[in-house]
Amino acid sequence: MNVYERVFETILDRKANPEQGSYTTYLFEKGLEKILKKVGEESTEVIIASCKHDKEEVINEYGDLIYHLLVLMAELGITLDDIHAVMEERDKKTHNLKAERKPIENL
Ligand SMILES: N=c1c2ncn([C@@H]3O[C@H](COP(=O)(O)OP(=O)(O)OP(=O)(O)O)[C@@H](O)[C@H]3O)c2ncn1[C@@H]1O[C@H](COP(=O)(O)O)[C@@H](O)[C@H]1O
Repeated sequence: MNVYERVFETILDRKANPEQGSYTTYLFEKGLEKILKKVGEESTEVIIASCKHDKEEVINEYGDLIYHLLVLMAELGITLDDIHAVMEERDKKTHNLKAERKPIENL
């Protein structure tokens, strides 16, 4: 198992078996709205760190974002295999830029 799989397993376990002192348990107890707020917050933090060109901060915020996305997946009953399947499917097709895309200055 890679680290994403291990963390996701822990998240699923927290969902099935709430534990005192667990941040994941706290998120599941708060519910979907709280999880969505955290995903939005962590996405924004990735954007802000990127604007600052602070690579170390971006990497750290990415870690927070990925974790919260995994919690959201667990909340919604989505598995890593579901995401894997969609990425595998998309990987079959490259050169995805649409021919009819408008130039930016015309937007
Ligand atoms: N990867 C993470 C992870 N990344 C970030 N965080 C938590 O996410 C929070 C993000 O910080 P913020 O300042 O945005 O949020 P906060 O002020 O702590 O909390 P809020 O009041 O905003 O909800 C911190 O509390 C971090 O501890 C994580 N908490 C848990 N994990 C993984 O989940 C596993 C289980 O952890 P527990 O559920 O705590 O046992 C761990 O082994 C890790 O693998």
